[in-house]
Order: sequence, then structure tokens, then C-alpha cells
Amino acid sequence: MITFSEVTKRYPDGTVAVDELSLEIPAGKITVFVGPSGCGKTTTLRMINRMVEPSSGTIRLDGENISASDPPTLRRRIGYVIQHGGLFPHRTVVDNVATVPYLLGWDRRKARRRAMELLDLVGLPASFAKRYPYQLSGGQQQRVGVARALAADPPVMLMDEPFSAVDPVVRKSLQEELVRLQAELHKTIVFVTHDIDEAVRLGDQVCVLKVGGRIGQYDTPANLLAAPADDFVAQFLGEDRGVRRLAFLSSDGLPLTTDRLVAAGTMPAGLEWALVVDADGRPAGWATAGDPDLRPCARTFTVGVDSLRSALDSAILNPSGIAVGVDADGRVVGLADQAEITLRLRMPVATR
Ligand SMILES: Nc1ncnc2c1ncn2[C@@H]1O[C@H](COP(=O)(O)OP(=O)(O)OP(=O)(O)O)[C@@H](O)[C@H]1O
Repeated sequence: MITFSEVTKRYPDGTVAVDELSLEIPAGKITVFVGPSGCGKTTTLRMINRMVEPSSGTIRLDGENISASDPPTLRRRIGYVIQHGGLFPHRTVVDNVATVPYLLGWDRRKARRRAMELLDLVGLPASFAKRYPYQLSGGQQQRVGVARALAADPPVMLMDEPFSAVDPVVRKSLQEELVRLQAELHKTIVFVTHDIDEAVRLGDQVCVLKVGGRIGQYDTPANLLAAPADDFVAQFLGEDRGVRRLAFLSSDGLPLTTDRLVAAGTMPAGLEWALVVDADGRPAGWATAGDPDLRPCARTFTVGVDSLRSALDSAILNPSGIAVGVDADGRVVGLADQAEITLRLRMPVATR
């Protein structure tokens, strides 16, 4: 756990970048600092590995005041990832990843073996090991940056806008990769971004900072979206926060109906749409009154596994405007209309 107690950073020119910040960053979770440009995110992050010294206040890592430990020793416990990966251009990928093990005096073969394991862990083929950073795409460089930060297996990882220099598709895959890695590694990750979508996607907890280095709100993504503390936080979250909140709500417990589920060749009178289910229980397509052809069932959601956002997506993408809930084997469980899904937003907050 990392604890900030009344930490202030005033730069020599008088700028207060962080103002009396007190918060706890839990071990083994992803905590995201998010906020507008200049709100003190990077300063906060860099105070954790003593690249920036606080003007006042105390930062503790697992109860130990970090000002008492010498910076190189401290940094061995803290991996650091920055935009563009921050790779050494004149070193090969494998040597970049092995940087810290070399510094720690590991045997070269052991350090390289570890580097190769890490390249695999971050999803890069072994054939990339001998390349130089300029021979990689932005997203691949970023993966190498993550592998390098993980090399000495530090319990803490600081990540400063690590994915902001890549296009949205690569960015999404890097985010998914980080979530996958974290499920395996359980690091204490402190992540800085100015992108609120990235923050709510990655964070177990999100700290919204205001310019001047004060906390707007420190909460789970679900709570932030459901109940922003003030207008600043609400505006920062954006106007579509209601819809985004659906991603944090489970489809478990969504009332499902079965009266529109029919066998091929039957169309109940009085219904505009019905879902034809095959002999195996899977959706065969939508039947609509007066049309002999079935329309494809464009999207289903897995009940209790997928979020209400997936359920809403299913409703929107199906020609009937009705969501199709299936079980883990893809067999139809029941249907839900859009109104029923969005009604769940008014129910008490559920967290991940
Ligand atoms: N070395 C410095 N000397 C003086 N002022 C600084 C210094 N570094 C940062 N600042 C100022 O401190 C404030 C916070 O900067 P910081 O880089 O921590 O913000 P940030 O939220 O990470 O911003 P961005 O999203 O633009 O990177 C800003 O007003 C910035 O200009």
C-alpha cells in the first residue's frame, strides 16, 4: 500500500502542483490518476519513486517513509513506464528489457532469459528480441516498455500516460493486455492518464484531480459514474456517463421474458417480432409479421457474465430492438427490451 499524507509539491517558481494530498493506494490494484492538463498527475506519480521530492507531507510504501530510503534502492521495487516506452534507441529489444537486471548485476544469460520470458508475457514474438526500437511500431515499443518495467519483478508499477501515443485500436488492445497481465501479476499499479475512458476501463479505483492538485473524487469507476461528487467531476466524466455506467452493472438479475421465443414456422398473433430458436436452443433469427424470411440475430449477451452495456448493445443491434440473453453455451435463456435494461440504471450502485 502507498499512503500519501498531506503531501504538497510547490515548484521553485511558486506553482503548487499538488496541494495537501492525502490518500491510500491499495496494494495489488490499479489506481488511476486522471484530470485535465497541469492538475499534478505526473508530479504525484514521480513523488512515489522520488524523481520529484515533496515540499511537505509524507509518502509511505508499505508503512515505510520513502524519504528514508535511498532512491536507487527504492526504484528497484518500483517499475516505471512512460509514453513511447522510453526505450534506449541504440540497444536491442532484449537488452532494453534486461536493463534493470544488468544494473542489478545479474548474470547476462539469466538476465536475457528473463527478458525473453517477459517479451512472451507481453505478447511479443521472440524474433523481435534482436530488433532495435525504431524497427517496432508504437504499440510494440510500448509493450517492450512494460516488459522492461516488469524485469526485476517490482511489486509497484508507475505508468505515466503509457498508451497515449498510439492509435485507438492499438490502445484498446494494450489496455486489455494490461488488465490480463494484472489478473496474473497482482502488482500495485499507479496509472496516470488524461483520458477518463481509459481511467474507468482500467482502474479499480480512480482519483480525479483538479488543477491545483486537489482531489475532485477518489472512488471506484462505478461510483464515479453513478454519483459524481460535484459539477467538475460530472463534466469531466462527460455527458454519456449514464450509458458508460451500464458497463459496470451486471446483467445478472435482468428480468427476461420467454413469450416471444418460438419454433421455426410459428408466429404468434399480435406480435411484431419473435425469436426463432432452433432444436438445440440457439437463436435461428428474428421472425416478423408478414415476412417469411428470418432476420439475423445480430448480437446476444451472456446472462450474468456480460454487463448491461452488452445487453443494451444486443438490443440496439437486433432488428427487433430486443436483447437476446444466452447461457455460456449460447442457448437462449430469454429476452429483454431496452427499457427494462436502462431501468436498471436507477437501481442502487453495484461495483465490480
Ligand atoms: N519542474 C517544474 N517547475 C515548475 N513547474 C512545474 C514543473 N513541473 C511541473 N510543473 C507545473 O506543475 C503543474 C502540474 O504539472 P504536472 O506535470 O504534474 O501535471 P499533469 O497533470 O501531469 O499534466 P499533463 O497532463 O499536461 O502532463 C503544472 O502547472 C506544471 O506547469
